[in-house]
Amino acid sequence: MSDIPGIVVNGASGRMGRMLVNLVSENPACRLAGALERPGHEWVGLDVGTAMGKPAIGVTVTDDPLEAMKDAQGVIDFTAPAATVALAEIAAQARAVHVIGTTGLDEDDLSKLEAAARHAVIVRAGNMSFGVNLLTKLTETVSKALDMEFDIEIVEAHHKHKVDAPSGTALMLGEAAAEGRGLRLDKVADRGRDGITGEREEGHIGFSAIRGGDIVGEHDVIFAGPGERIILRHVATDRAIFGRGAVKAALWGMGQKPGSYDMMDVLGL
Ligand SMILES: NC(=O)c1ccc[n+]([C@@H]2O[C@H](COP(=O)([O-])OP(=O)(O)OC[C@H]3O[C@@H](n4cnc5c(N)ncnc54)[C@H](O)[C@@H]3O)[C@@H](O)[C@H]2O)c1
Ligand SMILES: O=C(O)C1=N[C@H](C(=O)O)CCC1
Repeated sequence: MSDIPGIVVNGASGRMGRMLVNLVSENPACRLAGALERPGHEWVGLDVGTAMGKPAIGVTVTDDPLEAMKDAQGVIDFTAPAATVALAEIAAQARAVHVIGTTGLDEDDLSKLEAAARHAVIVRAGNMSFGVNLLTKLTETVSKALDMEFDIEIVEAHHKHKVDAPSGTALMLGEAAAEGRGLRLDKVADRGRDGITGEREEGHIGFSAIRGGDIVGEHDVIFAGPGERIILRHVATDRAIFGRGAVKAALWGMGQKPGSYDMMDVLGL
């Protein structure tokens, strides 16, 4: 046992998982305590360093979450909704902070995460970067300042492998824009325009998604009014911004009481 907090990476072979294995291993404030993958994955049983084509780092990839978390205080999870919901219960049993970057969660998934957060710390955000969380604050402020003559549209772009839309970030920004107007996003979201849609409804918040190539993540919040437009933009050029936020969240979460938290709590925004 070590005094340095141990962090497990779930989905270790994924785009974010590989990034996180590196970030956790290289950070002197924590140590890589485990690497998890789905049952049947070719990395299970291999040293995670070797599996990534690098020198061995002494951590074997497992498909058993309890085994992975036996010497850990936190788990960082950028995987898929079903995997994240299943892990939440096990992380709570293991008293490990569960940092969730997974997007595409539905209402049912979210209520299961709320249940797990009664016994454990969960930190979840559709985007873990400082820049996007600051943009979210700015979006709420601008939305509050403008009247309904300004139409709000959120345009996001991501790589061709992304499976969910709108992105978790776009939904975070949409929630903030709705909040600024004292509205609930689910009542005013326009998520899929096609064909004869009719004129835009005042007060609605529109979403558009671009998918292609290796775009890391780009988000515009457009406030289109009569005779002028305000555009707030964030462009991610390196996935490390999400990974660094997640590691920060795991270390922060280790000092908190059980409950549901987000990156605004972690960053004090
Ligand atoms: N919140 C953020 O800041 C942020 C940033 C980037 C990506 N994401 C989200 O993170 C998720 C993953 O993104 P990615 O680009 O790394 O995807 P990816 O497809 O490259 O990786 C997903 C990984 O999860 C693994 N996995 C699936 N089921 C599993 C299970 N039951 N147990 C363990 N591992 C399992 C897969 O094998 C794969 O390695 C997506 O939902 C994405 O939208 C969020
Ligand atoms: O690559 C992804 O997938 C990303 N997902 C998050 C989202 O859905 O907003 C954050 C940006 C990258």
